[in-house]
Amino acid sequence: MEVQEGELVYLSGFGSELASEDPRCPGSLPKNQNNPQRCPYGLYAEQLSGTAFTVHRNANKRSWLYRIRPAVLHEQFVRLPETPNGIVPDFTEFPPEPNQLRWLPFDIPLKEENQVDFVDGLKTISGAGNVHSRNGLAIYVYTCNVSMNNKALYSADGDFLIVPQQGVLDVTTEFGKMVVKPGEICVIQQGMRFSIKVRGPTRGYVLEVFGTHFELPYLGPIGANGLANPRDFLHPTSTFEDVTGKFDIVAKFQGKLFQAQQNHSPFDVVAWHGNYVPYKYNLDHFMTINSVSFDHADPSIFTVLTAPSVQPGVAIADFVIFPPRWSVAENTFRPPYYHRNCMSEFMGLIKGNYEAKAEGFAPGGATLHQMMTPHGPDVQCFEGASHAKLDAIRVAEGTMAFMFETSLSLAVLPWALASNKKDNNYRNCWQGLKSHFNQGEP
Ligand SMILES: O=C(O)Cc1cc(O)ccc1O
Ligand SMILES: [Fe+2]
Repeated sequence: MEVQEGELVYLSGFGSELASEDPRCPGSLPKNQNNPQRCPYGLYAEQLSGTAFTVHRNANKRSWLYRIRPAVLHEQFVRLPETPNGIVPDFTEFPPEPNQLRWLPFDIPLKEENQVDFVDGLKTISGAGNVHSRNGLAIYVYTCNVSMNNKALYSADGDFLIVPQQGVLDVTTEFGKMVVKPGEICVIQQGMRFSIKVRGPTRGYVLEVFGTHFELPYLGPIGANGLANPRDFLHPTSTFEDVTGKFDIVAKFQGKLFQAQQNHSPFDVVAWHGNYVPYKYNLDHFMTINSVSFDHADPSIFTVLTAPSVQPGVAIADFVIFPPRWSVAENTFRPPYYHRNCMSEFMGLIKGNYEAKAEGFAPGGATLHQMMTPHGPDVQCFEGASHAKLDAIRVAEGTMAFMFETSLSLAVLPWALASNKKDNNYRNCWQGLKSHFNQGEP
């Protein structure tokens, strides 16, 4: 179904077969076949595949693009100079860091001093696996202050899940345009060209997954509805530009950036159809499920999207949110329990504060709790929640924390460990936890 938001029209659904024609060219999508001898309006047909041709029909992803010029019409790719904290192909060589880590909000450069667009503002903070073997993930923070000008990015390595924290993103893709505000996320899959315009100082997070795609989690006994509902995912609709002039295509390929020039806009797709299409999702539409009797449920109940590994139930990465909700559990320590997990947990904060650590974890900052590294509520949270009156209360009101949770063991980049944004006092938030043991009082 079509959904209008401001100037833009989106198509709703998840994993659906969709089709879109720019209204200026009715009939531009070939009827009943993909490769007519000559496409309507003299367009070129181009397939973009997101899975091996031969995967199971349920998993098969591809789209057909009908465009003014095929994507192949570009100059040679030339390697771009490496930025110190930029893009990493392989995470196996970094020194391991098992400590609990927290970062203060990353600074957005001042436009007057340093003009930085989305591509130049991407900094890898953590990751695992490697792009060559198509198994792993990278976690970035981005800070930028200017739009990508006649420049498009694509990743040959993986799918980008972008989480804006500050600043609206005007995203142009080959499939059309999306406006993505803080509180919304978007996914731009492997190979898709996109360009981001910003409206001011801009910051956020990116999760890139290699060799897998994001899916809605199984709902099991929850049933057919709930958590992120398919109808709330919005896909762009065709809007082509027939523009000539210098345009840079930046490719993230094998963990390095390359640039190829061309003499026209890559956003020249007049019509498309398929099920391999970028999308956005408003986190406010998440239907939250939780305990209405007792005990703290595992955070998997808050999974928005999961990028599965080949092992059933085990994710390369889950995208999990902690939305505003009612807290009603009786006789329960309601905040997160203390825990050591066989997964790694990277957390970010879009707005407000996070229940388990009301102090010190600020919007635009981050925490990382490595595989089996103990963590949980800080002293204040533990003492407060151990004695709180257990009324039905709203929690996380006006806040939105999220977690990238992965079954892989994360490397942390040296710049992030050396950064003056690293909170070297983080561990102190637990040091005041006292023994309350009283053997005489069961
Ligand atoms: O560490 C965290 O704050 C994330 C988290 C939240 C929760 O409710 C249970 C487990 C968990 O790892
Ligand atoms: Fe945790």
